Amino acid sequence: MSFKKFDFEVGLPLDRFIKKKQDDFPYATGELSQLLRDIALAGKLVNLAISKSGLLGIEGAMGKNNVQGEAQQHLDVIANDRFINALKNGGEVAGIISEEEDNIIKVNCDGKYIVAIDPLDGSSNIDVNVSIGTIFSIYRRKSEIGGKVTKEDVLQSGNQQVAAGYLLYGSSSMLVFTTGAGVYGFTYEPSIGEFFLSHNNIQIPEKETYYSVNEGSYFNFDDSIRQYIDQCKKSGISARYIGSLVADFHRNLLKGGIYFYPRTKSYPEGKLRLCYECNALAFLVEQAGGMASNGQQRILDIKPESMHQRCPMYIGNKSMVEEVISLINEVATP
Ligand SMILES: O=P(O)(O)OC[C@H]1O[C@](O)(COP(=O)(O)O)[C@@H](O)[C@@H]1O
Ligand SMILES: [Mg+2]
Ligand SMILES: [Mg+2]
Repeated sequence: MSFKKFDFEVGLPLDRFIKKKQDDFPYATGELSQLLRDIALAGKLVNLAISKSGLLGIEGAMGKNNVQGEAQQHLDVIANDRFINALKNGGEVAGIISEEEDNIIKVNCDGKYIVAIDPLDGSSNIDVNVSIGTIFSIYRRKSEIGGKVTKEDVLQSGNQQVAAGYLLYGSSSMLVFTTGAGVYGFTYEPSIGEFFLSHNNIQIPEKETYYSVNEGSYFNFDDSIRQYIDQCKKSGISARYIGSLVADFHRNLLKGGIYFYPRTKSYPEGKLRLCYECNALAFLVEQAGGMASNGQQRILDIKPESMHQRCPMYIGNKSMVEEVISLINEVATP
C-alpha cells in the first residue's frame, strides 16, 4: 500500500518516520534527522526527571534568577542541562540560545544548525503536577561552517526555521514537530522507551472551541482585547487556560481555538519570547492550517533584534486570530 507524502502509518516508531521523511528529500544528509533524534533523547531524560521530581527532591526554585529576572526552578536548570548535553554530544549543532542562558552557547564549530530552546515551559506549573513542556526551533547557520557562531545566526526570522516542535510532559508525553511538510505527533511509550506516531498530519479544526488567555489580567489589557474576550463570552465559546503555553497550544491545535498573550501593563511587549516560544508554535500552527500574529504582523516575519525579546502573540484558528486583529486595528484607528 503506497502512502501519500503526508500520510504515515500510525504506530510508526519515530526513528523509522524520520528515515522515511529523509527519503523524501534526496539531498538530505541525515544531520537534521540526527538532531531530531538528539532532541527526542533529551526529551525522554527530562520526562523521567519530571515524573520522579517529587521523589528526587528537585521541586521548587534554585534560589537564582535567569536573564529575564525570573526565578529558575530546579527543573528549568535540569532540562536546560539535558538538552545542551544531548545537542553537544550529537555534533550537529553550532550554537544554542536558551531561555535559561544569558548568551549564545557555542557548541560545535563544524555544526550546521542553530537551536533556540525553551527547555521547560510552564514553570509555574512544575510543582503542581500540571502539564509542562519544552519548545524548540531549528535553523541552518548563516555563518561559515568551521567558523564562529554569530548574532546573525541566532537572530533569524521564524520563516527561516527548517524544523520546530515541542515536547509535552502530561498524562501521556508527546513530541510534536514539523519540518515544513505537515505536523506530526508522537506519543511516548515508557516501557519500550520509544516515541510512536499517534497524530498524523495534524490540521487545526475550523470549530472555534476554546479561547485561552489569563483573564486575571483583564483590566491590564487594551480595550480591543477586553472587547474580544467579552465577544467570546457572548458567543458562548468555552474558556480554558492552563498557564503552560505548550499545553494550552496543544489543546487548541487538536480541538480548535485561540491562545493569546497580549501586551499588558506589566509586560508592555507581551510576556512570551519570540525566538524560543513564539516562532516554533507559529511555524507549527501555520503548517496545521492556522495563524499566528503579534497583532500587527505575521509572527514568522518578525526580524528578532535580541535573543530574549518578548512579543505579544495571538495564535490558533485563522478566523479567530483575524477577528482579534481586526478589533485591535479598529480600536487603534477609529
Ligand atoms: O502566569 P501567566 O502570566 O499567565 O503566564 C503563563 C505563561 O508563561 C509561561 O509560563 C512562560 O514560559 P516559561 O514557563 O517557559 O517561562 C507560559 O508557559 C505560560 O503560557
Ligand atoms: Mg516558556
Ligand atoms: Mg521556560
